Amino acid sequence: MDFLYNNSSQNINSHVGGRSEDLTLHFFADLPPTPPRKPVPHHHQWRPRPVLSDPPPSLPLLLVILSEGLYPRTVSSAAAPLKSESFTPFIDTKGKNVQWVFLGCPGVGKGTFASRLSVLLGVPHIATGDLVREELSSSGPLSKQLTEIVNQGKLVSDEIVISLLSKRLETGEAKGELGFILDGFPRTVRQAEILDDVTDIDLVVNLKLPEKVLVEKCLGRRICSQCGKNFNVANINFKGENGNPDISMDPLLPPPQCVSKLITRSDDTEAIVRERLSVYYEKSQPVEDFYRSQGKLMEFDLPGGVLESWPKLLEALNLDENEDKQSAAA
Ligand SMILES: Nc1ncnc2c1ncn2[C@@H]1O[C@H](COP(=O)(O)OP(=O)(O)O)[C@@H](O)[C@H]1O
Repeated sequence: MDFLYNNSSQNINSHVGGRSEDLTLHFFADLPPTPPRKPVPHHHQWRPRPVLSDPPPSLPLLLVILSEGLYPRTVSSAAAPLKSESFTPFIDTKGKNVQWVFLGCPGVGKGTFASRLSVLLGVPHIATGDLVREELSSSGPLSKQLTEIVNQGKLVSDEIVISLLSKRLETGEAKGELGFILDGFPRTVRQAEILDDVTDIDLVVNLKLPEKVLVEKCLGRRICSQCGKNFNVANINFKGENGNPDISMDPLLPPPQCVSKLITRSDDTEAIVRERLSVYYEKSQPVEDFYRSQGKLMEFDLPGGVLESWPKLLEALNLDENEDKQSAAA
């Protein structure tokens, strides 16, 4: 752990209630006449996936096979024309195990929001950064190599990251997990293409904050080494430039029991954060275009800290936290 984290001091990442589905059966005679169907938005139209084999390998296995180039790729959607920037998602989360991706620069809060939504929607939150950190803090053969890469702010190879993700999906499959919210994956167009070949992503949320705020947030990030929750000691007051709104974020301070156990990530130094940002612009921003061209990208400019942003994000996603808590409790 020592090479991965530095000890330090101080934040809050609370969880929300679970979710359950309300399934009601109707007899045909009880049903009102069918209203005319609304056109289904492009990104929700069902399209058959190419038949790859019979029976098809499981998702985790397919990921690995494709990343090793053994399986012929069939579709490349990266070349499709770009759609317009403005996009209102049509999301029907009832009765559906969502397959969502969270994109965004280092420090934007992908982990915080993806983790809250995963609890709300009852699907696992899978962060490839966490998988990489677990692997490098283990005594496995990749540990030293991964430590060097992460501490330089570079990306781990597609093969390694896909193999870690595939193992995580396999463990989840064995436990009966359905759906997911991916955080930190895909981070290259190649990863996005491979993911696209093995499954249908329903929605991609692109979280955004100005760069100055991102750096301050990374430098203020603290993690409780015991409970694993993320906190932040930064007190951010950012004057909006070029007509953009000001952004204020209060520190997210830890509860007393976490204060003495706070650590910082070893890659959250200013030099490494700046390198991670430049790697994001070069390698990961094209992934935004990849999903924009498929009409799956929802841009979300964070208006402030978690407390202010969370209800707005739910609104943008057409989700109601209270409704879900109530139906989960019923
Ligand atoms: N999909 C991925 N592809 C390649 N490297 C990854 C991927 N996900 C995580 N990593 C590695 O793990 C590190 C930490 O990831 P993460 O916790 O997601 O950090 P960030 O705060 O930069 O978004 C990255 O800098 C990179 O080295």
